[in-house]
Amino acid sequence: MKAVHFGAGNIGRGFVGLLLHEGGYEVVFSDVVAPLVAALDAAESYTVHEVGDGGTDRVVEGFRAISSAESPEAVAEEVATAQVVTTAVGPTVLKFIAPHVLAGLRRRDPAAAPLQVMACENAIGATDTLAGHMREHAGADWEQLSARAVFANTAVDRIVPGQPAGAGIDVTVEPFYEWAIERGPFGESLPQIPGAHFVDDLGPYIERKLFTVNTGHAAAAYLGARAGKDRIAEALAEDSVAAGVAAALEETSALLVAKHGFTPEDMTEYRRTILGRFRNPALPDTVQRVGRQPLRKLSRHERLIGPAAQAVERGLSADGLLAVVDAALDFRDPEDEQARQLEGLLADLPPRKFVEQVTGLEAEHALAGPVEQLVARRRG
Ligand SMILES: NC(=O)c1ccc[n+]([C@@H]2O[C@H](COP(=O)([O-])OP(=O)(O)OC[C@H]3O[C@@H](n4cnc5c(N)ncnc54)[C@H](O)[C@@H]3O)[C@@H](O)[C@H]2O)c1
Ligand SMILES: O=P(O)(O)OC[C@@H](O)[C@@H](O)[C@H](O)[C@H](O)CO
Repeated sequence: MKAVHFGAGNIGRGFVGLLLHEGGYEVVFSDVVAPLVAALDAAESYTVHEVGDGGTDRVVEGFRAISSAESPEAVAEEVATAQVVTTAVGPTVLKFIAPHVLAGLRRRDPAAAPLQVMACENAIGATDTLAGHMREHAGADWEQLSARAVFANTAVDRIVPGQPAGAGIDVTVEPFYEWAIERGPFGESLPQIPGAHFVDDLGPYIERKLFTVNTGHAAAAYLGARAGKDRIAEALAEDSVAAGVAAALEETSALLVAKHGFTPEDMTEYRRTILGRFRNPALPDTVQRVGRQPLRKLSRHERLIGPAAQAVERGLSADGLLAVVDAALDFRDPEDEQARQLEGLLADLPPRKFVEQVTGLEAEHALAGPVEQLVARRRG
């Protein structure tokens, strides 16, 4: 069995590649960073170091790596004969992956079992997004080519921090992981991924993950950055940050209980586990990594505006989430292109235009006014 995985970064090597290997797949990594591809292709194995309680070392072997920038034909050939394609590149990069998967489908034997495609990004419906880009590229051929693949959305959860310079291809991760995958598209032929669970309706799982793990993480990052902290664990040791994170997560939990029927007890336990993971002292995770790409994180259906908008639509409180949005507006990182753009947009756009362009909130939405006030306050 063979899996082609696009994006050999932190979660690609530290989670997706590892579990595919443990499921018995030969993993072919594809990335655009030449030294990373060369190092992976030259190596016989790499080690995933799980740090913190219950962690152990896991070794990944039997993989190869190909550059999609330098050898797109070779990548298409691998996709054509693979059983599985996964991605972990970031939601905004999926449009660049689509032509490669499509080129593989064009070469695929129409009689072969359908290619099982799963995007593993922090976004709702990421696999649908990838399939949508493929459809645009395929044009009139889509009906014929799409019959050669099945597309399943997923929710992946494991904290994989940025890796220290000189760590090579080994990866340090937390021991915890969860991978929920839509069952329906596969019929009777589920991919072999140990530890993954297949669910009939992914909606509640992806929203619970994105609006708890990622909302809480973003809250710790933005409130922590404002408090001058560098690491997520250090940020949560600060009472004001911990209280801000707790307030935001009380609100998202109330939404998830109302919308998806999770019990308040389930959500209390879920939050407890997650906050324990964020506090893992062995995990060198930073506010810069977790706060990265603030424009994406402030967009309409993402971890802050998404649950806050839904909360106010239901008459629930969103004050804690708004406090995190306020801190997100202050997030600065000269190394992060979106953080630089955010600063520019705050200076250049009138508050109402900023809200429309950055958050996508409709002018008449009950959340638009409060967010506009946060922006306006910065204009003096
Ligand atoms: N790190 C985590 O804790 C974590 C956990 C769950 C989900 N995720 C999600 O996984 C995705 C990747 O996150 P990450 O932390 O591994 O980021 P990362 O930056 O470490 O890895 C992304 C990789 O994608 C590669 N890439 C970029 N453009 C590409 C292209 N056109 N073709 C092929 N490869 C390309 C990059 O070179 C990089 O190696 C994101 O959507 C993120 O939200 C991350
Ligand atoms: O990857 P992002 O930028 O969407 O979010 C940053 C972190 O919150 C995220 O990577 C978490 O570590 C991960 O989602 C945990 O499962």
